[in-house]
Amino acid sequence: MVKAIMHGCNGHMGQVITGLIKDDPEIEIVAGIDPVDCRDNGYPVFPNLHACTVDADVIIDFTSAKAADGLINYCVEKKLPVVLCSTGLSEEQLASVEAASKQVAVLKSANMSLGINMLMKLLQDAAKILVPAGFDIEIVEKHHNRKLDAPSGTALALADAINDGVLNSEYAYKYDRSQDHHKREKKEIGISAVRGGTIVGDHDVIFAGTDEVITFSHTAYSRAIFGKGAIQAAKFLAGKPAGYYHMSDVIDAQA
Ligand SMILES: NC(=O)C1=CN([C@@H]2O[C@H](COP(=O)(O)OP(=O)(O)OC[C@H]3O[C@@H](n4cnc5c(N)ncnc54)[C@H](OP(=O)(O)O)[C@@H]3O)[C@@H](O)[C@H]2O)C=CC1
Ligand SMILES: O=C(O)C1=N[C@H](C(=O)O)C[C@H](O)C1
Repeated sequence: MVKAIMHGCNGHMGQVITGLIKDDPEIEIVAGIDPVDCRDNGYPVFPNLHACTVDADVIIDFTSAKAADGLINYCVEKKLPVVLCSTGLSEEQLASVEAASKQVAVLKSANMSLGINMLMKLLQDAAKILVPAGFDIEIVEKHHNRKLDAPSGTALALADAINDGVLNSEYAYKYDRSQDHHKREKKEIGISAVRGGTIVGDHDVIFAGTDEVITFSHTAYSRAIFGKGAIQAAKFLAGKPAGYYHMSDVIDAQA
């Protein structure tokens, strides 16, 4: 039985994972971490990681970028594998995650769903043919009005999958055209964010060519898709040696 600490246990994702793990015989949450202990989760809740007195095999994190520094330091100190799902991390924080992975197992993914991770591969195949044929790439993401970061981690990861995977990282990301007085640059990927209501997470990747457009769309209808992926990742990561792991490693291990 894998023992997990749920970092951000009383948030939207923390509660989804708490519900999913209740019915899973292979993994249990032995402790939750959240500033406010306001729910009856069936496990002890501590206000921060250093207050936690329970041993575990892995941490699942869904908090925010603000919590990332403390989390990374704790995981390195305790040699505790971490599934890092929070988004909006700075370049400096991303470098710390990379450095931490030399000492402890880290799996960071902006999107734990099977669909988005599959889409990354499809986009690379599409870009190989469509970009040389002159197609422009634009990404539009939509999320709920509570979201702190923009653009979404997923939109950036989709852009990276294309740019770093196929375009030799030569394309710049364009987040705002409101001050432009010139036409679109060829070597750019536009990334636009929409925020409203309770939208769980929509991502459209648009390949726009002359007289034709191909749009790849992913719609999350429930947070369970992220929760299931995070639980699979936690089971995969528990007991693993130091290293930087990806959702594709989890998916490949199950194929
Ligand atoms: N990788 C993926 O597949 C997905 C990633 N996400 C990302 O996960 C993160 C959380 O999303 P969501 O659950 O919707 O957000 P919520 O705001 O609903 O939940 C976050 C929870 O973390 C708590 N928290 C904040 N700081 C700390 C801390 N230092 N230690 C412990 N707990 C803390 C918050 O408490 P309080 O409210 O009191 O501040 C809150 O209960 C976001 O960054 C989001 O983008 C979301 C879905 C999927
Ligand atoms: O904040 C969210 O809700 C989500 N965040 C992730 C992101 O920033 O990409 C993943 C998912 O789209 C939901």
